[in-house]
Amino acid sequence: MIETEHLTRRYGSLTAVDRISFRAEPGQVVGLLGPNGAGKTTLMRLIAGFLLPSAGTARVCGHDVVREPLAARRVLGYLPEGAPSYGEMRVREFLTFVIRMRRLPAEHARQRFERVVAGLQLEDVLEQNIATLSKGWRRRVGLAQAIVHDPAVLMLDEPTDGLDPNQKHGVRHLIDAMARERTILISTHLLEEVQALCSRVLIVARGRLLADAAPHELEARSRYHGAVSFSAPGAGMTPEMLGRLPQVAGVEIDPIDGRITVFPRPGQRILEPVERLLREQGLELIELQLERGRLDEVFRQITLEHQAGQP
Ligand SMILES: Nc1ncnc2c1ncn2[C@@H]1O[C@H](COP(=O)(O)OP(=O)(O)OP(=O)(O)O)[C@@H](O)[C@H]1O
Repeated sequence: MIETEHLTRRYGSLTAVDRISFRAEPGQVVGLLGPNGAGKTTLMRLIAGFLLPSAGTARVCGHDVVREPLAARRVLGYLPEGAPSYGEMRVREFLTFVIRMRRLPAEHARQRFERVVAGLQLEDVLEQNIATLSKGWRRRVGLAQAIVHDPAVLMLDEPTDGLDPNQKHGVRHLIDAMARERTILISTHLLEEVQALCSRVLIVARGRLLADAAPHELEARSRYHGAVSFSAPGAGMTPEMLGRLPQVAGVEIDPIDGRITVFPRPGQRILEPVERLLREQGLELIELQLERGRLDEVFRQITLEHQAGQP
């Protein structure tokens, strides 16, 4: 479990993390989202005990990270931003070194080494110097060091940054598989990653926690929530007719691809009446979609509103 209370970090006059309180429980993958410079990395460094807070507290599995740093670090796996490691070491040497530092008993150490190497498919690079690995491979080695001691709490700063689509898929699968009994906090700029992985999202901007909700709760705040969109060449008068349906609040046509989006009035379901009208018109639909809401739009709305309200 991770718990923070009014956690704050100042750099001179800048407050990089501003009174952030949240709690992440076992079984949850919590996504940390925010614009550049929002304070995500600083927040993770505070929880990892790499930085001291200016005020407030952070606990990992009940251990205060300032007063009980060793106990807190023992149960924590951390992949820092950019996955720094020792370039001159070979991958095998580096992981063996981390295992030794973690003081795993010999039998368990062997098992964990094998599990992690297989899970992250590191077999082919074990004898390679870390400095000569590509960015994606270095990140996988960084992930390996974060999970090698099978920690109860895992904190990953942009874990799929620089990975190709197949590697991204593999790492997300791995995180998902580890999530069941662990508490996982990941920072990311990728909204599709939040949708694929996270049970909760924390949105931060300028050091402040602005939202703490499940992805579907955030999607429900989007103006696209419950809208119906479709592509239909030769739709002609159809948008106007759709606009006259009593359940419909408005219709928009994308100026680039011509896609039509129909918005419901509050509390109205419009899929059926829209489909019926389109059928009556005899339109050839390429596809029709009931929108869940768009996280990118909600993210922009929350973070820009906050920015506008700041001096
Ligand atoms: N050592 C430092 N000294 C002074 N200011 C710092 C220091 N470290 C971070 N900051 C500032 O604190 C703020 C938060 O930075 P942080 O790296 O935590 O943001 P972030 O959300 O991780 O950004 P990104 O998404 O770009 O990685 C930024 O304004 C940054 O310039």
